[in-house]
Amino acid sequence: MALRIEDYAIVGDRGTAALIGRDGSIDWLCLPRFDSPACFAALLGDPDNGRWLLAPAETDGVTATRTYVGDSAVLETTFTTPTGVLVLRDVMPLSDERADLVRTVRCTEGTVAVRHEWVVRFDYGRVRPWVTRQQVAGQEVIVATAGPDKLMLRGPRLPHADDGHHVDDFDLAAGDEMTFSTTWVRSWRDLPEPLPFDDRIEATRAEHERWAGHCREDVPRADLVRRSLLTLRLLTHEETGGIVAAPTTSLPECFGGERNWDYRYCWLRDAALTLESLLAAGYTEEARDWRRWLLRAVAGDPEDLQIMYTVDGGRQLPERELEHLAGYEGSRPVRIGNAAVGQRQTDVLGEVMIALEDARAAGLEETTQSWALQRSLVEELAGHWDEPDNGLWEIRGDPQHFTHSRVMVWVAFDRAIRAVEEHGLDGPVERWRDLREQVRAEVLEKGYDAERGTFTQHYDTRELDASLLNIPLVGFLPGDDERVLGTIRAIEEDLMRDGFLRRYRTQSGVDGLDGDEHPFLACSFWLVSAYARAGRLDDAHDLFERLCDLANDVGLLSEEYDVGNDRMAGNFPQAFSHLTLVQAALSLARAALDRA
Ligand SMILES: OC[C@H]1O[C@H](O[C@H]2O[C@H](CO)[C@@H](O)[C@H](O)[C@H]2O)[C@H](O)[C@@H](O)[C@@H]1O
Repeated sequence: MALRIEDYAIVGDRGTAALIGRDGSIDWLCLPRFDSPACFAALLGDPDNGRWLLAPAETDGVTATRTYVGDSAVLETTFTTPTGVLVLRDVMPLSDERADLVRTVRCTEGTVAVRHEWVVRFDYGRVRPWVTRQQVAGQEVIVATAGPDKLMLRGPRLPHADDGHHVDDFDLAAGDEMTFSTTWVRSWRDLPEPLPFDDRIEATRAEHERWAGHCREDVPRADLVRRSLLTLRLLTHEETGGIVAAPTTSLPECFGGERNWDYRYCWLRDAALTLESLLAAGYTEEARDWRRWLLRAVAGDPEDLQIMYTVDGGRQLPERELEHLAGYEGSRPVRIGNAAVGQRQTDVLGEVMIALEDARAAGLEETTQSWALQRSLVEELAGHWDEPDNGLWEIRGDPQHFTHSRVMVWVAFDRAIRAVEEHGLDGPVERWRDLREQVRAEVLEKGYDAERGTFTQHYDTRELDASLLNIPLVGFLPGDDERVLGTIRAIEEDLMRDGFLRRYRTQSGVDGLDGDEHPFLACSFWLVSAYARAGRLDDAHDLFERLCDLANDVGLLSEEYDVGNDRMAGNFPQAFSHLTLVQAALSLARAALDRA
């Protein structure tokens, strides 16, 4: 059985990422790209669905502690055993147009008996490869081949075949060290030469640290903010600039239930919000890369805009169920692809326009193409803004007139108008002003429950939604407006569970799904920012600290938190949680400055 979600850590090369358990097992790895089929898929099944284990052979009396080396994505797991200490270092070298995962085991005290298991199953844990031993550069390697994929295991001591697994047991004494690597290559290509490991690992560590060194320090929990930014960077595809929502699929929002989704794609919403956080924390280059990605992805007729794409801007991500996987703790179906791709989510353009405005403010000049694209998307929205949609939560029930979606429509027109007024760009500003006023009037009339003094989830309900906390954050109303304060109070009353916020009440049936879900971390981080804008600074700091304490031992967050069972839920690590952590920290820093 897979470990608890918080017992995993991520290493990645900005093309893909692996999840490594505190037991030394790599239980999830899709090669060569985030959304490629997994070759290690034990996370969603069992060890026979593929994994790579390097760890003490005995588990009794063993403790494991983990850390990233400085501000890098090089992971170190230290196993203290009754006979000695073993340090496992995991890294995926950056920027070398290869896909290698490098693992070093080093005994630092006493003697440790080590277990090595290399179990490759292509196509999400389903296909047993053909495995051979071959010579490369005078060294014996193990090669696993099936269809388009070939994986090669290198190391000073190779495991032997045992009923479809490759296993080995050996002892290391203090001072002994062994380095193993798994390299992916297309099956028709030659096997690549060995990597100069020490150089590549050191260069990768130094590159992560150089990047993290530019992060703002004047924020609370600066260590977690840096780790969040590094994680967002790991989720950004280096070659294309696309940003995935998480590297996993189907880690459940409800254990044992059906709320299991594939997040290995680029949502315009999540990517735009990620960019806002990166820009606010001082990173501009990423904005340039993402804007180029956006221009390529949405190129064509604005009517064909999708709410998500693949990392290279592809439009096809049909949803399928993988029957052969048992699911994380039995949570089925396991899905790949995402049917939300075909939904109308009217909020998306507002988020994109904010991110592009922030990029402009950070000094990124518009190109002829980039502004023309924004203009045409805003014009397209002008013809459809008043239609019901699936909202930012991608509900699978009936489309509604979601208040948050309409607020973000207001944002889209507002930022387009500001581009003309403040940056001298051209556009039909009078028409946009009329539309902005029309949307605002509609939201205030139909999205507000005057009796209770709160905004509502959609126009035909008295239910609430945590997305309404964005009303002050995007500037629709000031943070201390009575209607905003009333909405915060109502959300606290209806959506707070065990001190953290749920997105909405699933019991209303709005999302068309069975089962319940846990507090959604991004919503609680929005509450921190909303408290800060409302002047409730003590509440803001208290909630921010409690949220930061939910991060695991290496500073990572999933999508939701099951407070009752003190465990993470949902895909992991999730961009939405990390980007809102950064936003909340920046809100607190801003509030402290305003007060000074
Ligand atoms: O909860 C139902 C929906 O869950 C997923 O969407 C969520 O994740 C997205 C990526 O982070 C995020 O953009 C969205 O706001 C979240 O609701 C899933 O992708 C949907 O298919 C599903 O309906």
